[in-house]
Amino acid sequence: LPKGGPLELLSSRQTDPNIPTQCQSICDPIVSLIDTGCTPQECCTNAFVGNLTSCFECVGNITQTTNYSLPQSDIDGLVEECTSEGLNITDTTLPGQNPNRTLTTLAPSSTHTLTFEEVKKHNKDGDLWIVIDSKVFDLSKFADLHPGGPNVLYAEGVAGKDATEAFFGLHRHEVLLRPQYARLQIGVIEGEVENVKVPTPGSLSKVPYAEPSWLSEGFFSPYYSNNHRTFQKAIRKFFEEVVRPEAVKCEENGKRISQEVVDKMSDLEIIAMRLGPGKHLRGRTLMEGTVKPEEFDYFHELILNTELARFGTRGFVDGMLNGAVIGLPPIWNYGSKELQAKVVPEVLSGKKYLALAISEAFAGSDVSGLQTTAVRDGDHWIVTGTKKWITNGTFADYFTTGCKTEVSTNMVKILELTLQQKGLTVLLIERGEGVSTKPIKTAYSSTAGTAYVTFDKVRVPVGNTLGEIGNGLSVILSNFNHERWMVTGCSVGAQRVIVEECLKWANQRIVFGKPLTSQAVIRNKLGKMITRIEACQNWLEIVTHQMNNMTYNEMSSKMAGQIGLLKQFVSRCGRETAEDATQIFGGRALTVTGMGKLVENYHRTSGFDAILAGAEDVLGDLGVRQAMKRMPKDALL
Ligand code: HEM
Repeated sequence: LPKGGPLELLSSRQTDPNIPTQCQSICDPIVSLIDTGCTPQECCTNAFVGNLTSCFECVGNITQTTNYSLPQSDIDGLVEECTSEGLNITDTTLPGQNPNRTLTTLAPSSTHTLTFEEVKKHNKDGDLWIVIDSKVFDLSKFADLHPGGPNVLYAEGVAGKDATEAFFGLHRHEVLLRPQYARLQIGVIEGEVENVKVPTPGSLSKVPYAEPSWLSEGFFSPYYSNNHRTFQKAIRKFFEEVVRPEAVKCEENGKRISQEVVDKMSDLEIIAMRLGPGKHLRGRTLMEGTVKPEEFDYFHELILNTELARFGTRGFVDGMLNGAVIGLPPIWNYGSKELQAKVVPEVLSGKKYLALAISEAFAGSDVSGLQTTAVRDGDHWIVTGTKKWITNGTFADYFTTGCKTEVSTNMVKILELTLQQKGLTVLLIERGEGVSTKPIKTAYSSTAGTAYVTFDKVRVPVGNTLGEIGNGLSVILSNFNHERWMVTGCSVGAQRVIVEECLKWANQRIVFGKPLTSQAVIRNKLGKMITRIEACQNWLEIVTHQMNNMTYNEMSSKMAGQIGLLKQFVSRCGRETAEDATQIFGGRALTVTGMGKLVENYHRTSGFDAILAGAEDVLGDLGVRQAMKRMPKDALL
């Protein structure tokens, strides 16, 4: 969109042969209108031939807002033009928001009151009204475009009637909120009010077990303070308003998170907070001052992790710069001062992206089997090898890379190395000559940026070595605790949403004339799901409490086993819940859109939690092996 918005596009139309591309950007927000019969092409043409109001007419009673950088005089003209065409368009720009003004067109007649007597007269082809949750919709033109076909709308009990129950048996409430459908509303039934309300951003669900008990009315927790509550509210609001639309879009189109959203996250220091409590937070204003850096603890971070996983967009969860969360700690724990001073601010401000590049086609959980090799050549390492499954790799600027290091015997003498010549070493590799990445198609969205990375004789300054040469294994292992704990937090957040979805669906779905919850087999599944999420949450919270009270080193030595077992338990529970949820939703859980879309996404992607950051079985085994190490010698029966 040109700087001056649609009007500038309009005035430049005669001279610019490249109109279709520009049209696309003007019409992007309304592409989804295709199914109401208004094609983006038409919108473009309308805008193109000067009939700007027609273009707005296509948008109809859009409830989303559109930003245009227009001078006030143009805004006034536009509002006047639209109003004279019978469109209710308002300038809802907040003071201080100039020059990006926000125009919102509103439903002109959604408050008209009508009676059932009036509605029932409109029950035929070409003249069709129906009522959903007290709102009257004119579907006369839409019926032929209805994705479920026109016939179902003309059926008895639907055409000219209150079709609320039928509607909610087949659609999510959000369908009615999409601008292209919301504009079909022509009024409300006299004396009735809507039952299903749009939750205000940041609000808590009232569905039992849809929130952890510390957020449920009338329940208590020893772990969370008022500050955690304020923080949770602010985070949920921000995520719902800013991140959710981006998450849904990226999960579908597979594109990486936009710089605009990254910038907004970094303004609030969300990228820095995702790396946990610590000195990297000093001097930063977290969430506009909601929490002081010295107050920020692992429970704040847990809140971030559970909240960001609530959108049913698992690929996006990893695409939301998880590479930095897992790849940056080795730099500030083991990198040189110079390296830290350069890289840490770039990554925390969201200006540069980082990926952790450990796993290979040759080695996954068996990190010691890595084949990527770094050979010492004077002040450089020459790195050659490949890495697989690298989250955020497609767009990363830096790679925190595990390498097998080879140092000649001569070099060992020169460098006075006391370590083995061969070992693992972690290097920070910058994208440049010899580094190439290609996307790997996985079961989840490519918005995660999962990549196959090739290093072809890449020259890496020795100053980019993280930790001691040959001591890479401890660099990698010390990083794992936090990463695994983070994955469990995200899994718990996502699982809880699935529990809520199932409780709602089982309650509203009518089969054989009764709600699904009247079936004992369904109640049994719900009971197990609730038990699992509560068990996961409670174990996760006590582990988080330990982390809050331990030093980093204590955590490394005492918690690795328990976090391994916790992650195994949480990811296994998640997959069982995914299975149960699929049974409860039936065929709806098999389609990417529609009623069961969150269950579909979770069922398809919950396996990632069982593999990423350490395979489930390997972690369970780690937990037992760590316990065995601590067995007292006199522990005999
Ligand atoms: C304002 C009114 C309505 C709108 C805007 C609307 C819109 C939609 C949309 C967008 C879909 C695609 C699936 C989805 O995104 O969830 C759909 C599917 C469907 N709709 Fe409607 N619909 C409306 C009313 C109704 C009513 C009253 C019925 C009554 C029986 C109905 C029956 C269906 C059926 C059977 C499907 C296919 C469901 C499936 O594939 O599982 N729709 N509708």
